Amino acid sequence: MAPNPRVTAAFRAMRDIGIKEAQVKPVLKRLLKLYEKNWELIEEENYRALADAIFEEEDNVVVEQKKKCKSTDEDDLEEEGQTQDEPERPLKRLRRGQGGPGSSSVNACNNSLGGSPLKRPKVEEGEPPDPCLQQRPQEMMEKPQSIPQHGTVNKGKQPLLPQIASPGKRSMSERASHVCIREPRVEQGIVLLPKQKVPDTHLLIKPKDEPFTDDMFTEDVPDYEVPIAVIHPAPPCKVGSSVGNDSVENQDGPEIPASQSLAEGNGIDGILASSSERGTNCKLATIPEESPPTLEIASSPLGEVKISLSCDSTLGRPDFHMPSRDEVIKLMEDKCLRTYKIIDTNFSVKKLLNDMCECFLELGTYSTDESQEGSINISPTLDVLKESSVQDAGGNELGLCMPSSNGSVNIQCSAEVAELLSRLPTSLNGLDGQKQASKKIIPNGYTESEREKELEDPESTNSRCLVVVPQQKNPPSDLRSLHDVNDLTKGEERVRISWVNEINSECLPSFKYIPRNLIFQNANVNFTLSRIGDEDCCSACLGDCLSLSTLCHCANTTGGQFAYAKGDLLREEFLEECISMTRDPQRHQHLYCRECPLERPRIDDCLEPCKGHLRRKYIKECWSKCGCSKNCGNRVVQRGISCKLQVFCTPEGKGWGLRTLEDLPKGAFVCEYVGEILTSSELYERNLESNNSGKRTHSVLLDAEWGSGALKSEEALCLDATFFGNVARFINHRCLDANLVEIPVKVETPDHTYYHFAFFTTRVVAALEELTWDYGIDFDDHDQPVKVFRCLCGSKFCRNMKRSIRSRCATIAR
Ligand SMILES: C[S@@+](CC[C@H](N)C(=O)[O-])C[C@H]1O[C@@H](n2cnc3c(N)ncnc32)[C@H](O)[C@@H]1O
Repeated sequence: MAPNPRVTAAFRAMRDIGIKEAQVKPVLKRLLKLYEKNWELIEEENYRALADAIFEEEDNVVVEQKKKCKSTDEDDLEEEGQTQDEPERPLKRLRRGQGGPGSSSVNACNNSLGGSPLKRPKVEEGEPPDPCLQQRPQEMMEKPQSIPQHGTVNKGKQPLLPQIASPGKRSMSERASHVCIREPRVEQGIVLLPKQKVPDTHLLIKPKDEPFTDDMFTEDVPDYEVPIAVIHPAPPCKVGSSVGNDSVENQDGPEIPASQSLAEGNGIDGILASSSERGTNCKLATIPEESPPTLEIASSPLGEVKISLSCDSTLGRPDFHMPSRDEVIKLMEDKCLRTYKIIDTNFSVKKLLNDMCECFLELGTYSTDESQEGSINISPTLDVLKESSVQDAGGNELGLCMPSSNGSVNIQCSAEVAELLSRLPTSLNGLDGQKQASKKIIPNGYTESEREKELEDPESTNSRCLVVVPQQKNPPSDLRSLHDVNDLTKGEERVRISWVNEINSECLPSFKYIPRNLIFQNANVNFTLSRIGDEDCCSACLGDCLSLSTLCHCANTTGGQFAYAKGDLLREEFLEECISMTRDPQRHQHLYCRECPLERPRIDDCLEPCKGHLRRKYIKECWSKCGCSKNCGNRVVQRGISCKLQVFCTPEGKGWGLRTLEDLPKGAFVCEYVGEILTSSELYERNLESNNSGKRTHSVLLDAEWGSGALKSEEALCLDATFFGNVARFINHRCLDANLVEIPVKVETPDHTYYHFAFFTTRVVAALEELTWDYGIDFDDHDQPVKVFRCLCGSKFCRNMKRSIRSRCATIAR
């Protein structure tokens, strides 16, 4: 009989997290019986019930063994045996923990709207979802680039800690939240994320239920779709295989007793030490295990943290030889780069361990915080520093040693955290935020204001997870365009730009970040110096043109005044005029093309008349042919983004949006709209294609000075940030009273068709406010080339809302 694909899929899912078929088989059988062959219950949440049941079985075996050893009472043993025969329905665990949207959607609401500091609300079991966490509109959901993941990235001042677990038993996901490390057998493309969940759509297509027979258990796994993203952040430990010998079978020991690892918050031995205790005693956290692998973490009041990993899976293997420390590190780093798709080649295991030390101290320092729930216990009585003979590698140096006496492998790492702060890398993929976090772990040195400061610091966010690529059936090129958790610009900008999703499990859409416009194909943009005449530059200037007593040529091109005032801000008058042009275009001059490239021939082969182009004000910046310095006050846009920005998932359902993490003054440059430069015909073709495939494009038209003649369609330029773009592609629309205004900026060329499309603030913008601009959409124009969205801008001037009110009124009148 052909193997049941559901069985093979279950095997495969378990194999991906390092569980052997032999272990899976009996448990799966039992579960199927228990659930009356209801496969859905087993497959839910990527076989969580199955994995939980397997882990539970392991726990039970260990408990039983312990009891057998300790007790000689035959009767007691019998009783134990009976209790163990009765399996606990793992299903009930599925409702606990972090799986639901409620838990992943912490502190979303207030942030973008009210601008109040982020707080991590306590998500209670069964608590109804926050009403502000709406679904995204259909068109956003259709976005094909979105990469589902469950591990939401927390921008809050606290990492999203594991939810409380019952002390005795832990579910798979709870185990995953441990610092206990087992290298899962992940497929190419899988990268670990904390708390991921595979959406149903990415599970195997389920055939109808088939009878469950032993024939189903066959090695002959048919070539079904592999479940996408087998994402269990840090499944239980198996250090040995990654260190000594790749082929070493997983000889997992029993799991860490939950009472010593995940706190319920009360009633458990080894509860968190109070802050006063921390000041006086040597505080030690230990996650002892009854058999290897063992993880021990120890800290001292001086901020010293030692981590010791022991794995005895090599015990009894005659062929085992002790590899060198460097070999192990090298292999581990290769694995990290290859398997977990950590893109930063500077990634280092030492740094990883270093960060682990810091995480520990950080969690320990937050012991009174409610978000401490579920963190590692500190056991004040055990002195692991002494007992585990952890070698202090001396000073700041991380020490890794592997005593080989009995074939066991022991990796130890210690760090003087306080001193290490200054040495931590500024860019360590997915980990560098720890440097920020570490500032607050210095005992007694952390204030609330620092916390809030950190909150606003993009570098402090999203730092608690590794990169981030759930396994997809994507080609490698897609993987390449995914973004560093901490900096979606991948170092392309002067500032780092983080992203955060506190609403749902979506990742950023896939696109390639570019800091400057690139020509797609036919756009005729000519940057040659020879095109810049003397009248278009200020070659005789020195230093800062804004400080000169006489205006230079660059000011002449903008009507004898610079657009900028001191401090990189726009002149108030200039800004107000630009705002007025956007908000009340009819009051301003328009130019009309004889043959408008935007108008396409209709049935009778006649062009529609030009609808007119606003004669915009533009900024002319000094550039390379000018004599002034790079710091000249008339060079703002070309210096790039300088404010702290963050991409976030909007709670109103607009998808991703951009917000500022610091207060911005009025007239400040925020960013440019960067993308591929296309001709209007090229964009038209793209739009046709994307409309057909239901995708949206992110494009803007460069039409500041059209209409002065007969512009050919290949001269009419657009920017499309759909595939290549910068952070501006995330700026959402707001009708009329947006806090950004777009202004054309000429930098390299006096060309009237090409210019930079730059955003400036229309008013003071408070930290955490969403940044928006008015796309200028006519929601009543149904002839638009791209599908118009239902506007959720929330402005009282919303043009789309008016339309819906109008149509409602019309309906009522009828
Ligand atoms: C340039 S993108 C902005 C970033 C986008 N939200 C995202 O997730 O990638 C434009 C798209 O965002 C959404 N959007 C922007 N402003 C919106 C608004 N006011 N109401 C609803 N959706 C909006 C629409 O789907 C629109 O097509």
